[in-house]
Amino acid sequence: MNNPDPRQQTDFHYRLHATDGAARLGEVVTPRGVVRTPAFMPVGTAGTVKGMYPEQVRDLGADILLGNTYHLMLRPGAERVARLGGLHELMRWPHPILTDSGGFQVMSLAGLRKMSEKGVTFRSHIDGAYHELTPERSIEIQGLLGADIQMQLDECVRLPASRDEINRALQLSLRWAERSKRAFEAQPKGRALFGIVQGGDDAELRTQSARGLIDIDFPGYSIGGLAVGEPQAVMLAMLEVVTPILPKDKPRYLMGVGTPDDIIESVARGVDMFDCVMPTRAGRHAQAFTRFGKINLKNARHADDPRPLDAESDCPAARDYSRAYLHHLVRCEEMLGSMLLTWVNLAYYQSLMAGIRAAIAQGRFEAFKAEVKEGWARGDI
Ligand SMILES: CNc1nc2c(CC[C@H]3O[C@@H](OC)[C@H](O)[C@@H]3O)c3nc(N)[nH]c(=O)c3cc2[nH]1
Repeated sequence: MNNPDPRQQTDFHYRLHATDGAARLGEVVTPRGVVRTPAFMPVGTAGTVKGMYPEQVRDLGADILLGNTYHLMLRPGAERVARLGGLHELMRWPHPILTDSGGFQVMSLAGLRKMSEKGVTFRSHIDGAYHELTPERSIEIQGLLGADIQMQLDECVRLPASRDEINRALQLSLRWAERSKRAFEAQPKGRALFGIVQGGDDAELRTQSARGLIDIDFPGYSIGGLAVGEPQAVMLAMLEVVTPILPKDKPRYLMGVGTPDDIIESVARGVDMFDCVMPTRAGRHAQAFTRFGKINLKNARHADDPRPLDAESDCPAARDYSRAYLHHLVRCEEMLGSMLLTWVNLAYYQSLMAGIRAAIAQGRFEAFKAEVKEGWARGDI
């Protein structure tokens, strides 16, 4: 599984099929398969989409998963994953995998961090061991994992932040983008490295970052430094600055986003790819995402409710299990509760993406957006 058939070796590229306003319908073609966009990428941080079998994730319509350099370099270790045949083989996922470069997690999870021009040294949040992450080492790790789409090492600044702080991190990230691209040249053909646009909530700095990355030239562009505490309006305003600058023939990936509303509003502003821990993490916290909005299954009002979450869903977890049973499972902290609600949530996210793609194809994206929002507003009857 780790050596795709050479005859299918197709270089990484993006195909734009249709637009509806700024919303885009397309495909990201990789040697391991096609990613239909707009796409939601379930997060498989430590080599697993928590509580789900890979086949289940695939059956829900996911074309691509996300893995994480920071977690996998600490445990089980990148060299060990490579010895075991790479991440696709290890986690039995033969389809595309995108990995993040680890910088974001170092800043949010690791202890004793020391940032320099060279990279970042830190102590593992697991066993306190010292590690170093440089652009070169991050690319080496992502290559050992065998990721089809890789991220440059960058510095993501939490908001609110001063303009000087945002600019410093942006300039460092541009220099790391150059180094990441040079290190990436050693990898097999067909894989792609994305640059990551930074610039915080400052339109001028966002423009500088996007233009700087385009000068370096990447096959795809991530929009980073968002979904870090800023209001949705600020995130959307930055998308309106950045997406018109990015090349139309390359994919745009908004990192770490988001709620169903974040996603549909970001698609409307030209974003193609999304990842977020929301559906999986919420599933482990008794929250269900449905066409009627979010439902908290811990709430006692569900204790005697024989209805399923959504009788019209294609997902057995949403269609066949009563709210009373789901409420019982979460109250007893039974693992099946987390598994069923994770399944419900990923099914809802993928059905939302499928609906978005169909609506753009039919030129009715705005109408679809209004219908979906009306369903969430109606709430759970
Ligand atoms: C949640 N908001 C958010 N997440 C973000 C991530 C991590 C996503 C990664 O972190 C993990 O989820 C927390 C997943 O594995 C995902 O791949 C980012 N990563 C990088 N390299 N640069 C960024 O500017 C960035 C911004 C984000 N904003």
